[in-house]
Amino acid sequence: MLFQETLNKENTMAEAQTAANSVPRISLQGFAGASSSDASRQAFIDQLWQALAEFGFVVISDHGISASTFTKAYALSQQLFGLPLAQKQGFEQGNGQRGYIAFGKETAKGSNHPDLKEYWHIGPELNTAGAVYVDYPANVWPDAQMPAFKPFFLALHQQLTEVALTLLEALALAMELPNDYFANMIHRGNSVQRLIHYPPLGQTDPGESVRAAAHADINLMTLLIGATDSGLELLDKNGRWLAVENQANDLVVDTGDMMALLTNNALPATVHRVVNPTNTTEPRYSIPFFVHPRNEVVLKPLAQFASQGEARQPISAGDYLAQRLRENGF
Ligand SMILES: O=C(O)CCC(=O)C(=O)O
Ligand SMILES: [Fe+2]
Repeated sequence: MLFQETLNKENTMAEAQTAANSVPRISLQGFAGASSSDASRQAFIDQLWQALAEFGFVVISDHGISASTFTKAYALSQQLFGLPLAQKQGFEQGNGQRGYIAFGKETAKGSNHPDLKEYWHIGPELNTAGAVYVDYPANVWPDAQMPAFKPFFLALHQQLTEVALTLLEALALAMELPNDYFANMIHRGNSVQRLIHYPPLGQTDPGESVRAAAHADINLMTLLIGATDSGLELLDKNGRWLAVENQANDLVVDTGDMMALLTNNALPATVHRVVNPTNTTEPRYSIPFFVHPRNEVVLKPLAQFASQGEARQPISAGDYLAQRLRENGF
């Protein structure tokens, strides 16, 4: 289906979905499964497009990453944040891009109150022999304390990239672009896994701070490994906060600001947040994977979306990331 037709159809679909008031959950098997057909692939493309256009979010099931992989990711994340603070501080890089980022450091763009989280970023490990070499900040690894950490998360980086490539292929087809349009953008890209620990709220008054203040993601697309607890909410098109629900082992996917720029907001970067729970003794862990293009890729609105509203100025992915990191306090 042409994306314009999809847009028209989507208006009616969107009303139905808004009334149902939940983010659609769709199986990746329809697109990439062994028994997927042309019809099931097209149905997946349409549902993916409609969910992202309406909510900026979609829940993906049957993506092929095993439940035991997710369990292990959270076990390692818990072990990492359980290290003594002095050891974690030894992994601080100060650039907001790699290694440990301490509690109280990140303040969402437009907020004056730091998020109630500590986190850790893992970027790609690229060998210098590739045709396209990009020099990203180096990863740091807790090898001495946790020898299993590096091999596990490098493998997960690859698995998440594979799922992202499949979803981006479906989106390219929805936009009538070549299948590999976004794949070319993210080849040797700066995609980042973020392990997040939101500690128990405890007895201290958080003031105006929340676990994650309202923000839109910077990147093309985010794949979030279903968190250990609820709290994630998106701001819908009616200006209402809507809880994002997922089942165990789903991926919660959202489009970021770079995709909004490319599509002139046809796929929006939806504002979302993580609210504080009433329970003050439970931590929350989550693991988003932020899919980024290579730094030198110039992001400019695609021709087919030119007529929709005011187009943004072209900017390279690297410059855009640097600008947004500065706005977040780095
Ligand atoms: O923890 C979550 O569920 C969401 C985190 C998030 O939105 C982010 O880190 O950008
Ligand atoms: Fe986010």
